[in-house]
Amino acid sequence: MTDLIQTVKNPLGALGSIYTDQYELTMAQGYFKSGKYEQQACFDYFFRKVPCDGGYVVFSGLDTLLEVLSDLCFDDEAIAYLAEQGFANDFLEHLRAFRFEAEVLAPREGELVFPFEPVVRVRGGLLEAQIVESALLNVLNFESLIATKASRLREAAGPDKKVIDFGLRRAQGFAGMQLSRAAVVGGCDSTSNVFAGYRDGIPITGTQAHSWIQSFDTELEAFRTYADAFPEKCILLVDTYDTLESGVPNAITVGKEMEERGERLDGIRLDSGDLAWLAKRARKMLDDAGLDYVKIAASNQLDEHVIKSLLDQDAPIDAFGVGTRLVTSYDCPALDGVYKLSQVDDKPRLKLSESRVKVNFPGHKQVLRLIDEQGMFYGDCVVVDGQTEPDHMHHPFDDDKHVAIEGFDNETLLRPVMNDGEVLVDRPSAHDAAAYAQERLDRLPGEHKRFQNPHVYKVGLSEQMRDLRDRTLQTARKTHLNEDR
Ligand SMILES: Nc1ncnc2c1ncn2[C@@H]1O[C@H](COP(=O)(O)OP(=O)(O)OP(=O)(O)O)[C@@H](O)[C@H]1O
Ligand SMILES: O=P(O)(O)OC[C@H]1O[C@H](OP(=O)(O)OP(=O)(O)O)[C@H](O)[C@@H]1O
Ligand SMILES: O=C(O)c1cccnc1
Repeated sequence: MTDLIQTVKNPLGALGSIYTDQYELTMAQGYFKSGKYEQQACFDYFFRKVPCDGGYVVFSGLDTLLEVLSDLCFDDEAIAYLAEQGFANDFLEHLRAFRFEAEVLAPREGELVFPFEPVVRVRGGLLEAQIVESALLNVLNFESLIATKASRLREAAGPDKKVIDFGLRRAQGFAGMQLSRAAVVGGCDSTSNVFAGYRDGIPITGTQAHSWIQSFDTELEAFRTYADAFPEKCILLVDTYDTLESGVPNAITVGKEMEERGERLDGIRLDSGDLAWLAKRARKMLDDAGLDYVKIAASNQLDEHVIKSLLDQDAPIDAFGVGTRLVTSYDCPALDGVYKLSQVDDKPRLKLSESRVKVNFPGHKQVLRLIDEQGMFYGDCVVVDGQTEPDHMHHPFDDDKHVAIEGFDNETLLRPVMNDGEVLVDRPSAHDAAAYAQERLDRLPGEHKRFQNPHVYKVGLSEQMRDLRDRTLQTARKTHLNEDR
């Protein structure tokens, strides 16, 4: 069983090494042939924009990433394929002996992270640090996106309602392998995805499809048969024919029959129509029948905005099943995380751009989270590695803006998670990562969590970091643009 779990954590196994863009491997061959491959490189993973115009991102995907990096190797099958594609024999022999041994720094899974700060740092040989780019971006961008979306659902639903991931069927391809865990890290309570339950220890839950109800001659017979089969967890889908005329009355009949047998109907599920109005009517009908313990679940194209609206309408809904708009992050289907080279050997590097916000921060960096007297998060200061007590934080792109930060406590966000091929941290369960995310969200001031125009969380540069960026920028301009500025 354990072996099987490990296999399915990274279903690509050894072939994960060619789960990449071709240019990673052509560059790798170039680094190898030119002898540059052993130069020490540092890359940063970061993003520039929060999805859904929100105020924060929930970092997720570290568990998958550590698995992929630990398994990274080029087996005979991968080597044979790359040989067919024309890669050079000496390079392929180098790959045959390859193991990922770079140092990886990352926050804890569930951490809140913000635009422009380094979120993951990879430092190692140029070749090894380069070739993990595509897989790292694929994993972290997707899982962090879904965790962020789930966290918004949780914010809308509040702490007492259940939020259930129903998304497997609407997920893009095999994204269902990763998404339910990320959804739980972000704030979902459970999933309908049985595989995620098995692999990630996530509670699984569910009701039944319309096909179940339709397969019987009557709705009442469908409900009775289900209640007989699953008396312990029976939630009845009540909208197949008519929610208030047929579904709820039939559920009440079955609920009363269950009471006579000493059992309890768990709930009903609404899946169409005006969910607030129907929930209020259904609640009254259930209460009037003495079934006030029967819960009401709702589904049908829900997202954080619909959930918020339903609760603003005082809809007595206890659980929200969310599919499509969670798993596709419908209104913002991508997190734009990038992976940029920031240092080679002792030389800080950056990419020039017309747009100042696209110039990455060079050098080896760390992030200090500034904590105010109430224990709340004030902002994040990007510092030169090793710097511990910056006294000022500068706006990364507006030279006129800076704040004194001497009085704040701080926490170091990036910690070593892998080195020399060894994973250095305990791998948190989805549940533990979710608890951590919630703990951190409780310390993020409310103005950064609202859905509309959230207040931008401060991410700035220490004086040393800003000077390093400006010096590297000047050098790059002189070297590459022939400018003397
Ligand atoms: N009271 C409500 N307030 C806000 N949004 C709601 C409310 N009730 C339902 N919705 C949302 O409105 C959207 C569309 O619902 P609509 O009633 O048009 O479709 P439907 O119920 O699927 O129709 P059909 O009966 O054909 O299945 C869904 O996203 C649903 O979650
Ligand atoms: O609306 P979503 O947020 O994507 O949530 C998942 C949807 O998937 C199911 O519908 P589907 O029509 O696929 O199957 P069904 O016959 O069981 O209703 C379920 O009834 C939800 O409506
Ligand atoms: O169990 C359910 O009710 C369910 C599962 C997947 C999708 N929609 C609903």
